[in-house]
Amino acid sequence: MTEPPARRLLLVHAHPDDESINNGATMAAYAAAGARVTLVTCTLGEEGEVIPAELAHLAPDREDALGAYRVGELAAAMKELGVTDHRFLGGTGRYRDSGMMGVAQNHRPGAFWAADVDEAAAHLVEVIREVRPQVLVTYDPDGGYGHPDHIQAHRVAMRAADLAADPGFRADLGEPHAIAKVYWNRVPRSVVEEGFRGLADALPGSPFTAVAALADVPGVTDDERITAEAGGPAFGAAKAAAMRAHATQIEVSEPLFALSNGLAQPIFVTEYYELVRGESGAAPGARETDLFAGLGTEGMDQ
Ligand SMILES: CC(=O)N[C@H]1[C@@H](O[C@@H]2[C@H](O)[C@H](O)[C@@H](O)[C@H](O)[C@H]2O)O[C@H](CO)[C@@H](O)[C@@H]1O
Ligand SMILES: [Zn+2]
Repeated sequence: MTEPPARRLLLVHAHPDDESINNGATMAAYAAAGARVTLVTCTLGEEGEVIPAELAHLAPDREDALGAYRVGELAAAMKELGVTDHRFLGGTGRYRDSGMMGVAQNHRPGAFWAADVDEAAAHLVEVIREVRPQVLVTYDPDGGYGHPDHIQAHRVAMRAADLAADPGFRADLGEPHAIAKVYWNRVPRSVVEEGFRGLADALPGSPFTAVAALADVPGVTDDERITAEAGGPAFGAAKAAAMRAHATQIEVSEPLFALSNGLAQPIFVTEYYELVRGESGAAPGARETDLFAGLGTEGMDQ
């Protein structure tokens, strides 16, 4: 049997498109470096809006076929990033997109926001004990911007990290595994402010006519909370191509993109993280430039 890659990264996201927006460059960088990159997406994004007019028929209030279509968009995005291991939590369609906070779909049977966290976490424990990642990436407690599926993905990911390590939990799901480092997706406020400063000048050459608010950028926090960065310009083209693959949700006109609200935002090719569990491998006060920093050979063999 061939040995699994030494470095194993697990990312947990709410909808098809979040992985490319938040971590596309990071995923491409580690895939290119031979690490095993595993993506778990919690819903199919069934309740999304649809940008291309010719695909409007897929919408939840028409054919309700958007989820199945976005499965294909996600597969195309993973090809652009070189990621071959992507799964849906509990199997394809197990949990449904809950819609934005406060809509009736939040309480629809099967909605991810209405799911039992421990039951959903058990599905993720099975993946964690199989893949045995040293690093986990997910959202902060607010899900980056308060979307119920993002908040729930955070809760399920953090709960699963605890349960996967517990030798008294569900031995049928595999040998216990403790994830060495857990990061939340973040964007430093100074980077957002800089990105938006130049944005108005880039609008004329783009298909966009209006600019998003800084508050629309998920995970914005004080610079001091950023402990790591990854990805980078070498993987900017792969990230943009992956975002473009999610054509029902994202319109890309590099260096900008817009979601279905049409409001332009900068594409961040360097991606930022806050280490919330485990030890930093960087010097005190410095940022890591590798999420696996400090794990050494012992960390790679887990
Ligand atoms: C990036 C992200 O999390 N997208 C979600 C989000 O989509 C937004 C939603 O449709 C909103 O109403 C629009 O104004 C905004 O432009 C969209 O990005 O919520 C969807 C429904 O839960 C979800 O499918 C989509 O992936
Ligand atoms: Zn999302």
